[in-house]
Amino acid sequence: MVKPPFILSIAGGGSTYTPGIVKSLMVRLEAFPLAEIRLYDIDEARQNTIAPVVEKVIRDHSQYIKFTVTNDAETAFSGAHFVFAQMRVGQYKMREQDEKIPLRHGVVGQETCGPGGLAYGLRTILPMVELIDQVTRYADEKAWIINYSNPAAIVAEGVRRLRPQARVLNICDMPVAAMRNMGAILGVDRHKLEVDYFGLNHFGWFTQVRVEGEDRLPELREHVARFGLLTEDAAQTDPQHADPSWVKTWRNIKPIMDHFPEYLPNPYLQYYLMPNEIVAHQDPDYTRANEVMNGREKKLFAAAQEYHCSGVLPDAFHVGVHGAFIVDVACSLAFDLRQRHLVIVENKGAIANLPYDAMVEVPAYITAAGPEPVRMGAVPLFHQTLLMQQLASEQLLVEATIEGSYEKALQAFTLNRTVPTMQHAKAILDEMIEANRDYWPALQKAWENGKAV
Ligand SMILES: NC(=O)c1ccc[n+]([C@@H]2O[C@H](COP(=O)([O-])OP(=O)(O)OC[C@H]3O[C@@H](n4cnc5c(N)ncnc54)[C@H](O)[C@@H]3O)[C@@H](O)[C@H]2O)c1
Ligand SMILES: O=P(O)(O)OC[C@H]1O[C@H](O[C@H]2[C@H](O)[C@@H](O)[C@@H](O)O[C@@H]2CO)[C@H](O)[C@@H](O)[C@@H]1O
Ligand SMILES: [Mn+2]
Repeated sequence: MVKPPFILSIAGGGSTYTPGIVKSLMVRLEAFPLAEIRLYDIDEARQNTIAPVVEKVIRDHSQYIKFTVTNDAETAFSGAHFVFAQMRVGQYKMREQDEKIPLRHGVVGQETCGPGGLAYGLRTILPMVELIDQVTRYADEKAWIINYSNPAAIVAEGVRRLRPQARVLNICDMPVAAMRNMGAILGVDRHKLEVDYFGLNHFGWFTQVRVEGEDRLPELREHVARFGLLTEDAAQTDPQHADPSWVKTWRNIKPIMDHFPEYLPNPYLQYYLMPNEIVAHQDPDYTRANEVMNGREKKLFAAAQEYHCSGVLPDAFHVGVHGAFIVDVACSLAFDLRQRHLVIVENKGAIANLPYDAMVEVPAYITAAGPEPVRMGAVPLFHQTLLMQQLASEQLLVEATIEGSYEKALQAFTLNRTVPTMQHAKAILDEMIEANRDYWPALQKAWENGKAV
């Protein structure tokens, strides 16, 4: 176990989430003592814009924590005890392509789901491996990487194959955000909820929601049937996601449970189970990427400018479950707290009728040696089949990335439930290869060498 006070490096320091995460760290310094915070990013200008805001957040709470801003890996990771990874490879401009290209073909345009998520995965796997190698080379040998970088399911599978020994824990804040909403609906703090959950990242179901041992899923089922997974006043539950598109995301749990009421689905399942309705409500010229660029990103950069000019920092970033969750996980890893959290781990029988080596999202006790998954048993045939199709799509995508195989990429796109035909898969993939010219060299070569059918 590493000893406090810790050196923490944030890879993707220019992220819009960095100030919120650092604020979550500052209000928990007693639980997670820090000697130094380092920001690392390949976009120096972007990171240098965010850095003064981050430093202000730190100095409002501590005068002694060392603050380092760098684009040099050795400076960033030497002797580090924890690395929070939150890269967006290609930044929002490529997220916009990920979302708009499929929509031009009448297919769901989404950051981590469908063809957009597959394209995002093709960009992210190898930079994630590069980050792991840098951390392994420079950081404390007991250092943990806690990874938020999306698409988490594909990144987790790529890391399993390429760096199986790496001390990386992949996490997602969607289940914990759903639990925040459940707590608001039930009138209990989310930390009082103990859930059973199974699936892949962004593709899973809650099967029990216990409060002091009593399953409260029946109550939630009744609420969802009226309002979806939100309190009646949506903005009260999730201020960062008061955007209409996010309110709709939470409300759309209702139609899924109207059809399949047994389990409470992760909101992302709407993209796979009701894609036509999603596409009908998506604007191919103005997607979630545009909302974020004109919302969260614009607001934070304007605040940074205001702070630079006036020395006053407007309230411009969200401190919520996103920051709180990664700090919870870091504390449990650091001090062997064995807290139960939903994290992405190698299956090894936790879901009895899914492949042993699948990267699944299940409850696990977080120890200093890593996560210990809770066995969720065998899942029903309906869920197993959906999961196997999604798993195959993701695993073929990872193989396509590693081998530079156009055919496997086409199989991955064709297998994805959001893509109706192989012709749609080919048309979208070929457009994405063009758009990702700077990011997929191996696939580009295969495609240009006439491997494309
Ligand atoms: N796992 C989850 O549940 C979850 C929740 C929220 C956000 N995220 C993910 O967190 C990431 C950050 O989100 P954001 O909206 O703040 O993005 P952002 O674009 O605001 O910031 C991402 C930063 O990563 C940097 N970056 C890109 N490639 C890099 C590399 N190879 N090495 C180092 N830095 C690199 C960019 O320059 C940018 O500054 C995204 O991947 C997003 O999908 C995941
Ligand atoms: O569209 P974005 O960029 O605002 O959000 C995309 C991310 O959405 C999920 O995380 C949300 C979370 O569900 C929400 O309640 C709140 O806590 O903010 C989080 C980050 O926006 C999802 O888990 C991530 O993987 C997505 O990247
Ligand atoms: Mn997520």
